[in-house]
Amino acid sequence: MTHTRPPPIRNLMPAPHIKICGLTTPAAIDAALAARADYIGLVSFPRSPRHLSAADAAALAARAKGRAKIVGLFVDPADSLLSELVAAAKLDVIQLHGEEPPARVAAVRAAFGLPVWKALPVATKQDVERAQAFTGAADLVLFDAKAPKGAAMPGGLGLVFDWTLLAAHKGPLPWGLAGGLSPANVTEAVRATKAPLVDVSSGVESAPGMKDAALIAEFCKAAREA
Ligand SMILES: O=C(O)c1ccccc1N[C@@H]1O[C@H](COP(=O)(O)O)[C@@H](O)[C@H]1O
Repeated sequence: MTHTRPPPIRNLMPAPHIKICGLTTPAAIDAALAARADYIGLVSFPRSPRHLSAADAAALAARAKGRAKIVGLFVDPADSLLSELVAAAKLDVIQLHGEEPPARVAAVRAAFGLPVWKALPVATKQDVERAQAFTGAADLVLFDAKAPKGAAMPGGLGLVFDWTLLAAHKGPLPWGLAGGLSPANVTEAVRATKAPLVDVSSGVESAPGMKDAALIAEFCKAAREA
């Protein structure tokens, strides 16, 4: 009698959701869609090389609408800027990447009726534990490397933090991993942290603000196969 072996159990974890952030051209949008990114990020922060006007954000968002969720990235924005971008780009998600405290995050969520992701800068275990404070305020926390003092931007710098800080993370909020991810390290990052969502910007660029279609495809493939 012959026995058929069951297929080997390879990976019981679902593949992480993928956000490609800081897209600035139609070609970059097409590359992210072709790679089946779940979220595309549009940056509204004038100091960033990925900054978009409301009109440019609207045009790029229209290209992706219905095929990926549109995340607007802001740093300590005024309500007027949020209103302008939410309306122009028909955002699905608001990402706050500045120093917004829980009360401000909750207020943005209530005012705009959209899911709000709060980025948290991480260098220590205490930074990870700060996520608790956003329970009931944010829909998701995004752990990103802490920018050095005096940096021009709080993110988008290609900096990695110590992923072992997240190894035992069991916060009440959904969460994601950002900070210096790339096609070369995303497999290890997902295995080390079991991140349900990965977010990349500079790691899929050929120069600041210039997305590379091949790197986007490689990143998405590596994240899914992790
Ligand atoms: O991408 C930017 O220009 C940016 C500007 C201001 C705040 C955050 C920004 N990007 C976000 O930072 C993280 C990590 O980026 P990277 O992959 O290390 O380049 C990610 O969430 C970006 O969306």
